[in-house]
Amino acid sequence: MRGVWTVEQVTAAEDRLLARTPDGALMRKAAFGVALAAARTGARHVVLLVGAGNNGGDALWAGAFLRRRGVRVTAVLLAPDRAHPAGLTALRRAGGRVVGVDDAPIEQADLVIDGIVGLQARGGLRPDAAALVDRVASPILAVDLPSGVDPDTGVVHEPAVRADLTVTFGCLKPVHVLADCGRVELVDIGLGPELPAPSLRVLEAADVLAAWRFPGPKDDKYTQGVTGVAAGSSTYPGAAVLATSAAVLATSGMVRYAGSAADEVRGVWPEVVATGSVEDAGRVQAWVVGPGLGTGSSSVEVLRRLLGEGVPLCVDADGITMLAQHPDLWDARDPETPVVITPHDREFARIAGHEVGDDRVAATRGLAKRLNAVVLLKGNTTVIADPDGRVIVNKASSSWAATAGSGDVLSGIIGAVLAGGADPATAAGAAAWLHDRAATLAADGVPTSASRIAAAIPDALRAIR
Ligand SMILES: NC(=O)C1=CN([C@@H]2O[C@H](COP(=O)(O)OP(=O)(O)OC[C@H]3O[C@@H](n4cnc5c(N)ncnc54)[C@H](OP(=O)(O)O)[C@@H]3O)[C@@H](O)[C@H]2O)[C@@H](O)CC1
Ligand SMILES: Nc1ncnc2c1ncn2[C@@H]1O[C@H](COP(=O)(O)OP(=O)(O)O)[C@@H](O)[C@H]1O
Ligand SMILES: [K+]
Repeated sequence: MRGVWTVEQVTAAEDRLLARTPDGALMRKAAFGVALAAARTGARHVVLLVGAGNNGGDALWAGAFLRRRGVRVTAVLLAPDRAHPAGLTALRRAGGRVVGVDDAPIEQADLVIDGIVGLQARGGLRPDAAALVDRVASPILAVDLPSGVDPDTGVVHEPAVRADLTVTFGCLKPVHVLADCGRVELVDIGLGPELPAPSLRVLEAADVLAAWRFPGPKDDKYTQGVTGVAAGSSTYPGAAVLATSAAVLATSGMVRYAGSAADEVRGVWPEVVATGSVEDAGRVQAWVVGPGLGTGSSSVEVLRRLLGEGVPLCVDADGITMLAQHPDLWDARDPETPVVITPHDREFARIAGHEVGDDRVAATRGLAKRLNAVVLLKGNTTVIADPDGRVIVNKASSSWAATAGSGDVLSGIIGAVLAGGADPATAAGAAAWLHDRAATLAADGVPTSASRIAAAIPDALRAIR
């Protein structure tokens, strides 16, 4: 698990650290990390874009360190009268060139270092900086974060820097897990002891494995948690097959299916115990309800019944629409029963009553609190919030999951991990993580499909075991 801290948290922690550190030491440490990363690219001529604040100071000091390694360095000052004085002196002493915007040798650079703005960034690049960035053809190394991207929300305010590499300091900030920053390198500046509990968490392979249930010597088909799937309809039998496939491949115990696509499901998965209705389904340890189910009165009754069963639920797709249309459905649920809902943006707007907006983390957190449920907001970056305000963020390793039916696969995986007994937010996070890896594996660089993403679940798991 990796932590992520907001600008407010980082700034407060930095203030405490600065108070017990010699003047300028932190910036030099940070800048040295930038210089090392820049040197590793092999660039022989580095152009620094230097803004008004400490982010520009980092760039100037990095330039001074690079000069000592014999690299040609030109600093372009965007705000000449506000450039970091000590950084500027250090660069000049080391033999770096300093120019104004009109003389920027952007086209001659092997590497451009973006020190335009860092944690205090507000809005997109200003016109003079934007004009320079527009001319860049070399790789860009962003200091702390790509300028023009909001540090806390990851919103890209165009025009913004597109970084190949971002070197950040002390800890990850939300921008690094919510937006494209290229490769992210973290330089230790000793901030750790000053940091409070993280605002967001990012799961790693070990966390995903820990959430999964694998059979032991004492297990049988029931003890690992039985997953129930209530999905599909005569119009959408495929959703039933996809969600069930994912549950089957993510679980080694048992999967039950209940609904009108029982024949289709049995045809693909003879091992699934399939029935026509939830009344006949038998006991399960978690339900997946909603994909392709329809929103008619019989579907509403299915959802009402399952919400009242007292086992964890993953409510997806039509299930979310029904919860939006019939808020009284929540009354069927004991508040202690874990519920995970998995909206995409349009479903989110339906159930929340407002658009997601720019701050996806705040929006997800707000809805989770209001509904007393875990909310998993889909997208290239998946945001998972629990009612207590804890948030897990999963940035996709590729965009191949953006294919019809892949959400049905995700809900099947969530159901399987929930049935195994994982805490609901961790189950949702681990499932999102694995779903992304399965999509990347299934695609292997060319278009894939939801069935293939499901089929890649075992390989995605095997790769981390
Ligand atoms: N503190 C520490 O311990 C350490 C800090 N470190 C470093 O300091 C960085 C934070 O530095 P910081 O606080 O000086 O602010 P920073 O982001 O450089 O902004 C400066 C000014 O830019 C302006 N501006 C705003 N938006 C803009 C835009 N879109 N486009 C252009 N300009 C814009 C705005 O001024 P304005 O022009 O609006 O008056 C703002 O006040 C941090 O990211 C890290 O790199 C490291 O050395 C490690 C130790
Ligand atoms: N651009 C993207 N990059 C990575 N993953 C994506 C992207 N767009 C969507 N996804 C993922 O694909 C899945 C799509 O789910 P959903 O929208 O419910 O599709 P469907 O309803 O067709 O099953 C979600 O897991 C979502 O996070
Ligand atoms: K920057």
